[in-house]
Amino acid sequence: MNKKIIAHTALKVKDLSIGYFSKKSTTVIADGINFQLQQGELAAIIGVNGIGKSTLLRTLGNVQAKLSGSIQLDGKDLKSYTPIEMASTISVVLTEPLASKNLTVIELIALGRQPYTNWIGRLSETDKTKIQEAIGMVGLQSLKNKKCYELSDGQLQRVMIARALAQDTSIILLDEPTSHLDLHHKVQILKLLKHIAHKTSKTILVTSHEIEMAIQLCDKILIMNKGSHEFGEPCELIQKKSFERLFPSDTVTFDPKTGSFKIKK
Ligand SMILES: Nc1ncnc2c1ncn2[C@@H]1O[C@H](COP(=O)(O)OP(=O)(O)OP(=O)(O)O)[C@@H](O)[C@H]1O
Repeated sequence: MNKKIIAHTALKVKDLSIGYFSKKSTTVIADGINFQLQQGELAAIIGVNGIGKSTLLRTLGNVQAKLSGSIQLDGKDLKSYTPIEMASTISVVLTEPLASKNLTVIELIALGRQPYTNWIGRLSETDKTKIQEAIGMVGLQSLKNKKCYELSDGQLQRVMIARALAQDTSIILLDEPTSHLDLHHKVQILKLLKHIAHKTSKTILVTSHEIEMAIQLCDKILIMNKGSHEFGEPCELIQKKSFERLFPSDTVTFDPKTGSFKIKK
């Protein structure tokens, strides 16, 4: 008998407003954000520079506080998660430079097990297995004993993904995981993330400027615009002409047939 696996909603965002508090004022960067992701989906947040993609990702990962609205992870309000529950449900890979490049690849990936290790940080057999699985998934076997400062940017991106995989959370958030990479490695990383999401039923959300790649590889896209945001499958968004509205039409135009941007000469 064919058993149908029904995916549940992993991340639900309702009427979310994001921004920054200071002593004197509150700055709203974006509001009216609504979307939901199912278990096992790869999704991208896209939008012009400064629109609030990283701010949204950090807010979803509880790295910074939301202004208002609700965020639910696996059907439970983010507010009700303890720090340990949070660390075993969601992993966040930000763009900040690594403070610990002196660690070896395997040591850095092992840091992903911190939410599970005891107070002296001793690794159990399960921890070691998860670390080896993560290394295998991103193909880092031959580099695992190298120091992180010896790696290229692309290799380092894979190490950061492996650390998030070792953390073994159901949701992974990555801020610009393909920045600084050449075309081949951008595609390789995004395909790897898609493979991991579909194979392991993890929900992976990235911010990206690689719109054409996101159209081809992501299951869902959130387009952040001034005033309103659009969310859906890439083909739905193409049909709604959502990508046409992203940039001023005197610079680039979007070709819905090829799913690519053309420079206006
Ligand atoms: N710590 C901060 N305090 C106040 N404002 C901030 C802070 N960090 C970012 N901002 C502002 O928030 C807005 C959104 O920034 P954010 O980095 O989220 O945009 P982004 O869409 O990720 O941009 P990019 O594509 O350039 O990476 C910008 O106007 C930025 O100046």
